[in-house]
Amino acid sequence: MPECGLLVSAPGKVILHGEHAVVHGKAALAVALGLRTFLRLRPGGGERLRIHLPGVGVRREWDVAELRALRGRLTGGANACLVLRAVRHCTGCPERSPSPPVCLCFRDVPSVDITVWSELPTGAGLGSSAAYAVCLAAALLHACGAISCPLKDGEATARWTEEEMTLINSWAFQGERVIHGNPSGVDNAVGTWGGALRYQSGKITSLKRVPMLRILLTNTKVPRSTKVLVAGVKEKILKFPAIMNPVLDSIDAISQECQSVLEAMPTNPSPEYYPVLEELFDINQHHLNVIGVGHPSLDRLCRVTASHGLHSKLTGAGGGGCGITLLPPDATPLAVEAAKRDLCACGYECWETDIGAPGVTLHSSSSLNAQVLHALSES
Ligand SMILES: Nc1ncnc2c1ncn2[C@@H]1O[C@H](COP(=O)(O)OP(=O)(O)O)[C@@H](O)[C@H]1O
Ligand SMILES: C[C@@](O)(CCOP(=O)(O)O)CC(=O)O
Ligand SMILES: [Mg+2]
Repeated sequence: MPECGLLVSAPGKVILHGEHAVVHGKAALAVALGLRTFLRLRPGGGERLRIHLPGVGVRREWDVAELRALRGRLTGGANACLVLRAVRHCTGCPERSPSPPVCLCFRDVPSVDITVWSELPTGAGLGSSAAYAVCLAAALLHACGAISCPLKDGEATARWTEEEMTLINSWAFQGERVIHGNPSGVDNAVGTWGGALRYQSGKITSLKRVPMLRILLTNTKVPRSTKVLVAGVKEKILKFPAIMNPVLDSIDAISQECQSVLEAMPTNPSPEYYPVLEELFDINQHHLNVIGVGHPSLDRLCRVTASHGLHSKLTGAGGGGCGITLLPPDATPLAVEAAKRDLCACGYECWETDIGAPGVTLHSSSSLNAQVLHALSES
């Protein structure tokens, strides 16, 4: 491990179509965001495992010998997620608090200090839970010697092999299970592989070609929990299967149609491709309201952007959190600025960001900017 420690990052994500439906075996289209979570892992002192989350003001630590003993008692026959839940319980990690020491399920319990800091808003639909789980899985797998250190002297960044990323992704999924209850796995897949992908029942396919899409992200700042929203949708499906299942099928068809349009678009698409994409946004937003994951703040977001000729939908679990607005090439800068101004006047925060960012990455300290290094060096 380099002297500065191990530095890992993973991106957040935007789901273009398929949120919630993907939990029930339908397809989702998701892209990695240019906003990331960063983790620093350093050898610990005094046989303690410490975790520090400066962004959320949380600091916890465990005695490594106690964790090793706990591991011995727990691992016999239990599946990884049960072990994680038991560890959360035994170590006094309340529900929805940051992750328990996932490394208990690996080969050994390392004595390490971990700091995590994120550019992503938490609980806003941008996959902060998955980016956190991916970083933690990569760092702890590395600390336990289960994956290599691909960063060579003098290199700024490096990625792991396909096989190692598959392992990281599978542990990140277990982390998501602890936070979400019943995740589909799409968020941790994007956090691990990055880029733009289609995800269905664990099958990950990179999109053949992704045009330069301009997307405006708006955070309504209305807090919500993915776990609660996912459980609510399941309840609705159980209550009204004949009504809800066709809606999920329709969302699936929207993802399919959107994928076909995206793959047919040139890299710098002309405006004529956009009306279909916009209509798909509108239809899906109605469907998401039907399955119970809308929110008045999101309705308002859609109305405000529509008044400037722009089309929006919620992204992620909904119930508040973020919406996305498609910015076609012929949208005038004046219209976009006016939409942003009106969204800010609602108390929302909006910004444009890059999509298709790289997945889980190992960094040299010189490749990180001063703000990230400063946040990670707070102790
Ligand atoms: N940087 C972080 N540090 C610690 N915990 C985090 C971090 N980011 C996310 N989490 C966990 O993820 C939860 C939010 O996840 P979720 O409700 O799925 O929303 P989203 O994934 O859209 O941000 C938080 O309550 C927290 O438990
Ligand atoms: C609603 C869902 O499709 C996406 C949730 O994303 P987020 O946690 O709101 O960023 C759930 C899932 O796929 O596991
Ligand atoms: Mg999440």
